[in-house]
Amino acid sequence: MTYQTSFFSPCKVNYMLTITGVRPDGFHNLVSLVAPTRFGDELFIEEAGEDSIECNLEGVPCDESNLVMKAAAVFRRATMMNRFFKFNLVKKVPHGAGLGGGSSNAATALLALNQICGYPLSNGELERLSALIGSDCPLFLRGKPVVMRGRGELLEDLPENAQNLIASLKLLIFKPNFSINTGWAYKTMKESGKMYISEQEAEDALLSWIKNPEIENLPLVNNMQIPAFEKFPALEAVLNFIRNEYNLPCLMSGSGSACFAVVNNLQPDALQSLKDAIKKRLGESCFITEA
Ligand SMILES: C[C@@](CO)(OP(=O)(O)O)[C@H](O)COP(=O)(O)OP(=O)(O)OC[C@H]1O[C@@H](n2ccc(N)nc2=O)[C@H](O)[C@@H]1O
Ligand SMILES: Nc1ncnc2c1ncn2[C@@H]1O[C@H](COP(=O)(O)OP(=O)(O)O)[C@@H](O)[C@H]1O
Repeated sequence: MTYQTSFFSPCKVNYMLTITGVRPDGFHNLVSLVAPTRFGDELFIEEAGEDSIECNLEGVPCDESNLVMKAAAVFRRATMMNRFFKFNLVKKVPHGAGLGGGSSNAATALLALNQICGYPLSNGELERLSALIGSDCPLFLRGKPVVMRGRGELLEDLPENAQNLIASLKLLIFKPNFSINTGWAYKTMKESGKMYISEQEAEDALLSWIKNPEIENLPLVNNMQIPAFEKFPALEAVLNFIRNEYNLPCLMSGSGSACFAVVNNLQPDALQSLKDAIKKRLGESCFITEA
């Protein structure tokens, strides 16, 4: 039996990202408020004699290093099922953006293969497997806003009112033509040693928002902005501009270079003028989407 089924693969934004320090295994501990968005890629899957992948976006590898191919291999090993798939990945999410596009693609592939193969694995097993592919993968299996801890694999659900507030947010996500490599950002923080935020401070900020989950109180902190702004001052400048001129909550997502603004209260004319102003500052080739 063959399938030509499409699966949505959302990108994420980090509403709060605090890197609290380096761990004995070389990874970093973090505390993050993170959520999938309404914007994402499309993954088409068809059963085949061997695994293969094609992708519309230049720069995304089309071999076994693609995280979708890794997910298929991990799934096969865990289930001991000898089934293979042809993937067609329609990328809309820019990569090297801090939007977790690749991690989401891998998580979506795991969910999809589990569905296609008749649910041999539980959600808990899928989450454990996804953490083998990337620290950021498990969050995409929950499909809702979560608090992420550890190196990203420890997830906690939010109270319903906090989830509802996040679901009500309208975002403008934008990414300049340059990317930031996640490994580079973490390495720069490690070498400095001075860019971390204490776990206590992070948990306090988070708890204060959870107790009163309003847009105005969003804990918009991201200490990965420190290495990013040092290398790319244009990012800090554009976020300051959005805060000062439009009075909007805004932040860089993940390790960057994508940023977002919360645009719930913006009328269509003002939204268009904001998009124009972002392009004026970051260049015409800047990627911008509503989510
Ligand atoms: C920064 C975050 C925040 O959500 O998102 P992105 O900016 O990538 O979207 C994540 O922690 C990104 O996690 P993930 O996307 O899985 O990271 P990877 O690209 O697999 O990791 C690249 C490298 O970053 C370092 N790394 C990653 C995660 C972590 N908690 N500590 C680390 O020190 C490791 O050296 C790793 O080899
Ligand atoms: N399915 C995939 N989609 C995007 N990038 C992928 C994928 N598989 C592997 N990669 C590699 O992972 C890198 C990081 O991509 P991505 O996860 O989208 O960015 P980020 O970690 O900044 O959110 C890309 O530059 C690319 O080389």
